[in-house]
Amino acid sequence: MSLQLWAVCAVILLVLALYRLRRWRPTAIYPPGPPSKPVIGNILDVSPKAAWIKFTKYKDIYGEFNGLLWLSVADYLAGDLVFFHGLGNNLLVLNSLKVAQDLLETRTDIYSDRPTFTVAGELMGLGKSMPLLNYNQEWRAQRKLAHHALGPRAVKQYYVVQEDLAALFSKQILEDPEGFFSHVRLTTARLILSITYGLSVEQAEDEYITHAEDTMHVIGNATLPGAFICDLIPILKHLPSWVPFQKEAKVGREMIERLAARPFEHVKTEMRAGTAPVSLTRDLLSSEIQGIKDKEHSIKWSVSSLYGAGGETTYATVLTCIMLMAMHPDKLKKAQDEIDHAIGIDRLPLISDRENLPYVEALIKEVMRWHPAVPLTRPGVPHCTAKDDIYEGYTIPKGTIVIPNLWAIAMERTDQYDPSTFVPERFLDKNNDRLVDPASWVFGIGRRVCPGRYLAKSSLFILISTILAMFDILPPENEILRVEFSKGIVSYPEPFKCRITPRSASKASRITWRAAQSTI
Ligand code: HEM
Repeated sequence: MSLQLWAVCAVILLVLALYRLRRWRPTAIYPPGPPSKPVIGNILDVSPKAAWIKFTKYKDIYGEFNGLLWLSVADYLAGDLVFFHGLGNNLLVLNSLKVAQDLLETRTDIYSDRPTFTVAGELMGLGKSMPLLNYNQEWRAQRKLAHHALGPRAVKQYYVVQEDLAALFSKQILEDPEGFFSHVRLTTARLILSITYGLSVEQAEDEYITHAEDTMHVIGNATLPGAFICDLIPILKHLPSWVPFQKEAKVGREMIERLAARPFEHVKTEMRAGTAPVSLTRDLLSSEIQGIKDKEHSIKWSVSSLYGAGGETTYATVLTCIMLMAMHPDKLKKAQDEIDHAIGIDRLPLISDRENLPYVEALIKEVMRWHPAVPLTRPGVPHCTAKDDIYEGYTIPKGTIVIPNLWAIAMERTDQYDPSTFVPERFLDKNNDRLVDPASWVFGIGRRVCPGRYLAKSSLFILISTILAMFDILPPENEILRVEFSKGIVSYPEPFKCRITPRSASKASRITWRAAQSTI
């Protein structure tokens, strides 16, 4: 950027900050937060990467003094709310399940909006898609469609596809165990493309997966806090097209439009020819759904948001499970014994086996709790207050960005076990009434709760139970298992090595046989 442009930006930034500062009410009591500096406040204490760990530390720091000691609620609220402000922006972190439920579940009209993303939302056009939409009519229309297609009953029609893909996945692991990272990535991408658009395995790979992954990368970067100065100073969106962020926005817009339009048009063409296989898009286009103004537009953008939101999260959870199994052979053995006993040793699991496998269910819950795939909901797509609010004496101004810290919730002590340890047994203790099923918060809390959670649960069950049933997983030989996680919006294990071997020769041939039966 030229020097003049920088100067213009600096002046606009200052004017904006002063203007917003006028709205700052010195008498209001805001939730506690780190010490602040003039104008920039303490906003620089928010780091976009792995912020959940820092936010959880603030829970301990502000748990000791929260500025409201004369209120009786102060003690139990201590550190559960942490407030940051600066340059006219406010950010509130919710560090406990209780506070997150109080605000997001019971004050839905205030806490279900999204902040405006000038570049990703407006300039790149992602604002048409469900995760970035405000809590408005179009969001309601897209949620209605998602609920129709992804509700607990509707997802049952995809069980066959999920079971077929789990069989193909185990065959890939059998043939190339060291490449398990890419097998999990490919399987979760295939799953979502096959379910949303009915794309076959080959079609998905050849024409869509690479483009979808590239686009998700662009979106991930564009929605990081502070990615573009234009997000802080929206008036800059009127700058000419040669300015670097405008060029980036143009590329992003084309990629996003193509991601949404191409597979959607493909399904329509197949429907006209009478050859469209079962898919969420086909289901929605052929259903009578009342009360939606522009149904095609809403279907196109609602379905396209599912790929981005659904693929990486499932990938992250399955990889975390593989890592944990290499670390905890006793838990793996317990799960295998349960599977052998409940379904026998001759076949791969089915989704209908789920109710007979309580230990496997507890193990999956513990994987989701031990390292939530989305530790913060989310630095990229947080909530935003639609009007001023007062909670337990604290003022929460309109326009505050609200981030539920799921990592802090995961680390809350609810039983006799240390929250940092991996103990599936904690979910089998029927006498513990403080125990909360992680499925009630890992998928988000309140109106914005993940619409893909029923599909996600059956995908996780079939992929994880298949791998537990058919393979042994051991740490690498003569090496320490690397336990590190990526620090972006979706957090997954950094590359690690482990040894995955079939449990027996007969299981290996079962896998090959079952994969050959797959019809997708
Ligand atoms: C392990 C798997 C998954 C996890 C942990 C997960 C978690 C989440 C979380 C934490 C949110 C944010 C909620 C909020 O803003 O408060 C979310 C939103 C969303 N998820 Fe998922 N998700 C998973 C799988 C899926 C799948 C499979 C799909 C699609 C089929 C999906 C589609 C979405 C969409 C569209 C949103 C945005 C909802 C909105 O803004 O109204 N997710 N998910």
